[in-house]
Amino acid sequence: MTETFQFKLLATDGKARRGEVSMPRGTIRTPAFMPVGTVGTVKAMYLDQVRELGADIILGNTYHLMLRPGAERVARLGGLHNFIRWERPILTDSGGFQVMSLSSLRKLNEQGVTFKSHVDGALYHMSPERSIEIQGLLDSDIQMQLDECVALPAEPGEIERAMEMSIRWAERCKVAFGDQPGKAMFGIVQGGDIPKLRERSALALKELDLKGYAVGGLAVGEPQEVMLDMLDVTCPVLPAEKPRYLMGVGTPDDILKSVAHGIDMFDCVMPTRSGRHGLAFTRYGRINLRNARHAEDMRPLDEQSSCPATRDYSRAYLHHLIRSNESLGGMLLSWNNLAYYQELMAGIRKAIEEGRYADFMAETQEGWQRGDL
Ligand SMILES: CNc1nc2cc3c(=O)[nH]c(N)nc3c(CC[C@H]3O[C@@H](OC)[C@H](OC)[C@@H]3OC)c2[nH]1
Repeated sequence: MTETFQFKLLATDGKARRGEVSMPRGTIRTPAFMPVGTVGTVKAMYLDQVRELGADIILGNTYHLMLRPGAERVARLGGLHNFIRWERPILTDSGGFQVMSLSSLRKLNEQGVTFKSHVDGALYHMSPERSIEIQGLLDSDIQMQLDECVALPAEPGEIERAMEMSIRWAERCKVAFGDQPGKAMFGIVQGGDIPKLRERSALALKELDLKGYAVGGLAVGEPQEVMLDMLDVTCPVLPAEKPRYLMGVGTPDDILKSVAHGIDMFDCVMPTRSGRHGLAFTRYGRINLRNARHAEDMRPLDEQSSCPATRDYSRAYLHHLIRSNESLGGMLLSWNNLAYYQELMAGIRKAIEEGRYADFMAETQEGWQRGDL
């Protein structure tokens, strides 16, 4: 732990990086997977379980929390860490992405976004300054700039307009954030699937000398190879001594490959959301517990796992719980999936330290084909 925000590169293997982010609230081992805590909870999990699985940081969601219970209320209650009882770092998104995807968007212009709450229809205006203010009220440790993420496919002119405005919004967020040594504000690279726009965005944000950089505008439905191509264009432009965060990514395969392209931090609802719907991630690949073929399968998901949800419960029972729509089904599969994701990240970090990341990647992908399904 340190008084200021610091990132250290500990080892590299090709473009893969093993690092460490140190902040007053704790240290984040990278490459890191950050469980998504949307409305102040990692759904269906206790946060001490989340910690026990190896998570060094979780996400909070500005959009949801500003609507309910409200940013000023969370501040009056002592900030998000005290509210949800998680003392380690929290990263919050700026809310822009959720406004586009969840609210009935009223208008977006240079000033910011005006939208109606999907909770009660109330009207909100979110400017870059207000987004940083909200994240400050939540006492967030890593705050994201307000940006405009354009869904792909999109017209090049549209992608360029949104990317240019996001750079201007990054400048305004940097001013609004000011100087908070123990916290960080990350810029978000935009530019869609257009290499020269990606380069321009990354260069402009690098000029702002921010503490970290996210690669945004991806994992919005584009093919994996387009996402990886954009990383090839973006990562070399970003400063090597700052952390790189690929937003909304992804499947275990996405993560393996994105680490090989130079990414340090990840977030995705996949392990928790799909767990609630019966999908288990294992080292053998994915297992859909809704499928009738598991109805009398006495085996656990993986008897070699240290996670009780993975080691101690039969597939038959998990199948039964999911089919019966019992809460315990989603709880056990969320537990299994987050355990698998954190085990994958630990394996990735170790493989980079030992200079055998390419082998680790191949072995892991091969395991998914072995299909002990
Ligand atoms: C799924 N694919 C995906 N591509 C994304 C791209 C962007 C982007 O360009 N800009 C911003 N600002 N956010 C993005 C996001 C949302 C991440 C948040 O979404 C929330 O998860 C649902 C979570 O909030 C706790 C997380 O917080 C950082 C993306 N998600």
